[in-house]
Amino acid sequence: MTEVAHKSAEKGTEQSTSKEVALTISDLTFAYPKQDKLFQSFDLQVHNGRKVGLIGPNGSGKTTLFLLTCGILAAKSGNISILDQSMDVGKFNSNIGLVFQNPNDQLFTTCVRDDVAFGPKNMGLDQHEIDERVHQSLAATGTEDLIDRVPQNLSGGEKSMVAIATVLAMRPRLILYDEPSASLDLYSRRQLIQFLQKSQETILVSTHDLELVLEVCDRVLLLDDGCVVADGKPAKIMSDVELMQAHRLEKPHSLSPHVHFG
Ligand SMILES: Nc1ncnc2c1ncn2[C@@H]1O[C@H](COP(=O)(O)OP(=O)(O)OP(=O)(O)O)[C@@H](O)[C@H]1O
Repeated sequence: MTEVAHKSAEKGTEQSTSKEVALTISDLTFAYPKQDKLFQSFDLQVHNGRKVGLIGPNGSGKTTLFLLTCGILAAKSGNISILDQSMDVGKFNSNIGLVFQNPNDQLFTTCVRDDVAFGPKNMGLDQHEIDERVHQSLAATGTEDLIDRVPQNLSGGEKSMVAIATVLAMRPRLILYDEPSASLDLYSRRQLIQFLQKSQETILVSTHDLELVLEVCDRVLLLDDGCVVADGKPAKIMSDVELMQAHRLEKPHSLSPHVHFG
């Protein structure tokens, strides 16, 4: 591990001048049944407006961290705050949204319009506001033309973008994306990258697509065995071959000296 990465990884905190904190995780401890521990005294802070990549080998705890952050799983101890508000397990919090790895987990009605309207409806919004949010979210993800389609009949790439729209419709300030480019073709992946680059929310993107992290994120966390082992600028962390190999990862090709762009 590089010294810079190691120093900032000690508490999963970041150096930023931004005042507002989007996410604070303090002293989090969690284990699944029959597991010794996955997270132990885990700390993380993410400032407003940041785009943070979450990388790490299989089983390092990325998805679990997202489920804990959203209050889908309950920690054994510790605190999670979203925009300075404590997260209550099992209670809906419109400030945070999770885009699941499999869009089929997010699309369950027979019409795209109803899937995107589902969140705003449950927030108790009036019909005018719901309609406006449905249109805006579909427009933001480039899927307006799909509004009357049956979600189950969409292509994989279309489903992924509509699934993102279902989350955007709730207007969360913090969005967690779990492996959003998995199973997308090159065109759909490019659409997704452009969308993420433009997105206004604070985002955390868990992914094995290291090139996506380089293109989208201004900070990366390397997670292994439930610990942040490196935290910093994506290009700096991911060009550390020794660090990457120690955690079953590879330096992305675009960071090799012989690769030139433009
Ligand atoms: N429901 C569960 N019950 C028991 N153990 C689980 C459960 N879900 C995950 N685990 C275990 O917890 C650890 C972390 O899993 P998690 O899915 O969070 O990792 P990940 O970093 O997202 O992995 P991947 O990159 O493969 O998606 C793994 O050892 C996994 O087997």
